Amino acid sequence: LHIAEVIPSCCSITLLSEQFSPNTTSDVAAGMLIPHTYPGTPIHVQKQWFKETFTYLFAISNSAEASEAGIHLVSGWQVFKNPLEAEVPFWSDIVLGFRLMSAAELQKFPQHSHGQAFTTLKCECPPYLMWLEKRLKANGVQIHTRKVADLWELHSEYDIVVNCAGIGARQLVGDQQLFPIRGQVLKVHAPWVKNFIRDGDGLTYIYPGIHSVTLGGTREKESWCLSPDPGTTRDIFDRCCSLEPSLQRAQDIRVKVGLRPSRSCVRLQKEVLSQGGAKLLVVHNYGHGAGGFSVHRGTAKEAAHLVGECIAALEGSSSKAKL
Ligand SMILES: Cc1cc2nc3c(=O)[nH]c(=O)nc-3n(C[C@H](O)[C@H](O)[C@H](O)COP(=O)(O)OP(=O)(O)OC[C@H]3O[C@@H](n4cnc5c(N)ncnc54)[C@H](O)[C@@H]3O)c2cc1C
Ligand SMILES: O=C([O-])CC(=O)C(=O)O
Repeated sequence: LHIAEVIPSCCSITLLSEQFSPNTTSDVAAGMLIPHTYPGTPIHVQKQWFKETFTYLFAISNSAEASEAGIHLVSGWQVFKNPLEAEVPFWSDIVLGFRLMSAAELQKFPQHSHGQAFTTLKCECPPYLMWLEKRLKANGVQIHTRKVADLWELHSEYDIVVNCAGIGARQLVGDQQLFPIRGQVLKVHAPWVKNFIRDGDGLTYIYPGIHSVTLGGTREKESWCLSPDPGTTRDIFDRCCSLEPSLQRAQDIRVKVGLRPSRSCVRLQKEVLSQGGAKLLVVHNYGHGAGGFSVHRGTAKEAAHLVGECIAALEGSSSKAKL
């Protein structure tokens, strides 16, 4: 979408995808804006990605579009059993009203001794994806269902390929650094739960959304299994009830599983593929792991910038472009 918003109007854009909402990893995500750290990316870059994403979604949450786009503010706590090495995370001045929890607040969490209180944003993922798709169409983007087996099959039709295949990039471009971290979550009806609660160990979380509360979670490295596991469902439910006992009365439990496209860093780079004298310009933007929603707009901006560089290179070259 960001590419469509910024590239010259002489270029046309086609979106090809094997699956669309509600059948993507992004549909499974809790959609909370709390960054996960990518060890291979400098913190100031990650901070910039998060800031741009937060600013973009904050503006949507503050507009008439908010309910259709499924974007809302949510306040709550991240709690810890032990003192933190760094009490103030790099994103503390981007979320709203960050502060350390008071002793009175911590009484709610008898197993935890430290905590952070803040307000952040949450995406209701399927509605947000539908809203983005609507805006793509409004920007003239063609959308087709198609599985791409090899980037070269696109060479005769397109000048630039942007690879946003998530975990699919492992097969599409043979990236062995990309691996799945399986996540199972529950969606429950518990409209009285208004505040988010996240255990700082990253395993247990309770995220109230517009239509349901998301209960998590699991992190199973290298597991490709998309079937829900009933034992895991019970374990997640028990862990969440121990943080928020009122969830024992939650109803209508649905289970979802997704594969986080994990890597030490997001692959955000240009690549020029060559085959028998032919060249194909590729911009990669995949490997967002556990934090794709938190940084999506920032990484999209960087990808769009790289596409701009590819367009400039094509304009400068003598080959006849298919723009
Ligand atoms: C349980 C769980 C909870 C999460 N919670 C959060 C959260 O609270 N906050 C947060 O920031 N992040 C969260 N995440 C992470 C987030 O979901 C991911 O980082 C993000 O969804 C990745 O988006 P993506 O667009 O790269 O991948 P996807 O959503 O998987 O999209 C990739 C698309 O590419 C298509 N595709 C793949 N291969 C091909 C091919 N060969 N040909 C054609 N099309 C192809 C797919 O069909 C799909 O449409 C969570 C993830 C999980 C699993
Ligand atoms: O860790 C969280 O708070 C939610 C999340 O991003 C995930 O499960 O990947």
